[in-house]
Amino acid sequence: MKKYYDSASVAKLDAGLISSGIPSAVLMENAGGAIARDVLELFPANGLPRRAVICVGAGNNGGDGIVVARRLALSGWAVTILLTRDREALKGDGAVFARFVPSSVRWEASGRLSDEEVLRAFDASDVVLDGLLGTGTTGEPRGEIRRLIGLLNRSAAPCLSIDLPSGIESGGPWVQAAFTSSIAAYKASCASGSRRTACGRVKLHALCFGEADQLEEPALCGLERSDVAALAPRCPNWAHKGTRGGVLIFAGSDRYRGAALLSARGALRAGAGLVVLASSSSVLDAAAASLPDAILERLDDGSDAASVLSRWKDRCRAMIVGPGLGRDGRAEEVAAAAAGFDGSSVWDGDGLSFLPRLGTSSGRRCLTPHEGEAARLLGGWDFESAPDRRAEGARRLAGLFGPTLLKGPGSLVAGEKISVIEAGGRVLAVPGSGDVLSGAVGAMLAAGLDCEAALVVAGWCHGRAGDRLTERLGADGRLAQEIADELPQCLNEVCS
Ligand SMILES: NC(=O)C1=CN([C@@H]2O[C@H](COP(=O)(O)OP(=O)(O)OC[C@H]3O[C@@H](n4cnc5c(N)ncnc54)[C@H](OP(=O)(O)O)[C@@H]3O)[C@@H](O)[C@H]2O)[C@H](O)CC1
Ligand SMILES: [K+]
Repeated sequence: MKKYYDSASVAKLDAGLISSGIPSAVLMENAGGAIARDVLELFPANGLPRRAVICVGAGNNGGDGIVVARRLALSGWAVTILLTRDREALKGDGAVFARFVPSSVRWEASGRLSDEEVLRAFDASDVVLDGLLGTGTTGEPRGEIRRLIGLLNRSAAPCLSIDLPSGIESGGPWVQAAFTSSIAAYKASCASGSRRTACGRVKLHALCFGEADQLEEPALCGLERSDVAALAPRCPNWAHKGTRGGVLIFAGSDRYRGAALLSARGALRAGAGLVVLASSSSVLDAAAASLPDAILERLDDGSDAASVLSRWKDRCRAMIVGPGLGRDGRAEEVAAAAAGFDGSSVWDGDGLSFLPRLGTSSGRRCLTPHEGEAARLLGGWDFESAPDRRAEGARRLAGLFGPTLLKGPGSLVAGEKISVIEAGGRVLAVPGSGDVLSGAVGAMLAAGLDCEAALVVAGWCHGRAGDRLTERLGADGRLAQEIADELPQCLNEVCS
């Protein structure tokens, strides 16, 4: 498990270390030293002259930057410290360390420079360090700090954020960093959603000596392969189709045919022993050609959803409701019938829109919304104004409707616990990708996992499929069916 903490717990840890007798300047020197080593490693001199601009705000995050300035200058770098206030206004440990900065370092007050002058200085650097705001951020970035965040994001020079990208703790704007040197703990603000990509490559450094064990409960846990392997289904070699379990899928409509096919393909590729696809004729005609492995049940020629359900409920432990289903009267009838299923179910896409009318969960229902769907289920929800809004939204959905996988960069699984799926990336942002995921969740439920475990294993394998495709073929232009077809190898990584 990779543990992510909120800034308040990290600030409390800092304060605790200081009150237990470790001088705050020692902590700052340790932090700045580790960050300087990151810079020297990322940009080895190799006989080249190296340049850095270090943006320094009013707090200790800027103080770390001043330590880095000294260390880089002593390693032969040409360094400019760009202050958001006058040098005389520096306070605390930052003011102390300012006295030890070699005379080769140039000091500039950003307020005296035009946007063009700041950008010229940034663009002439090998790296720009962001020491504007850290864990002491309150509210949206203001004044000079806000201006410099905008300019950092316009510059072509790579940015290394000190501790965390400035502004990320707020509703924005925030720095888009290429690298982040994180101090004491991974920050929950960088774990999920649009902020996830803001950190670039993250390196974690201890502040003094393994102080992380003094931190309280993490705000979020990042799922690693071993965590997923502990939950993944075990399928013995003597298994028959019934051992693997069956999945009944209510999905697809005349307009959205592919969603049903991709969901079924996801279920088959994730190891379901039986897949029954119940849909309209136009969907099943397409399925007949491309999905010989699935059993097809027509829903539009006198056979209603309730009778399909009663025909298959004994052989299908799991049900998928919603991908491409539509929201018309026929879809509503399907959803109402599906609500009577007493096995495990995953609700996705159009199926989600019926959940508020279907009453409370039997405890074996889970859902896989993206942010738009989640916001509608919550009667409007703002996911952006603070970094914890995604986790809070996912928790609320789990309380209202059942364990929830909230899709997006750093998908969250909320149930008894809340976890982040580390695997994946933009390769998954293609049409039908979520349909494949619903199929994989269905297969995990059919294999006998509980809802939260099914979301974790299927979500991780889906993300891992994206990673494997990216490594082999690149992150753009992949098809959802390729994600599905990659699932067996991903399951192999956690099930063997
Ligand atoms: N000793 C330690 O605690 C260590 C901390 N480390 C590093 O320090 C930061 C946390 O430092 P802190 O000083 O608590 O916070 P910041 O650096 O984030 O700065 C807070 C000041 O910035 C101003 N501020 C706050 N919010 C905004 C905003 N939205 N817009 C503009 N300015 C803002 C404010 O100053 P004022 O004078 O304007 O009130 C705050 O006081 C941590 O992230 C680490 O990098 C080290 O790791 C060592 C140990
Ligand atoms: K920062």
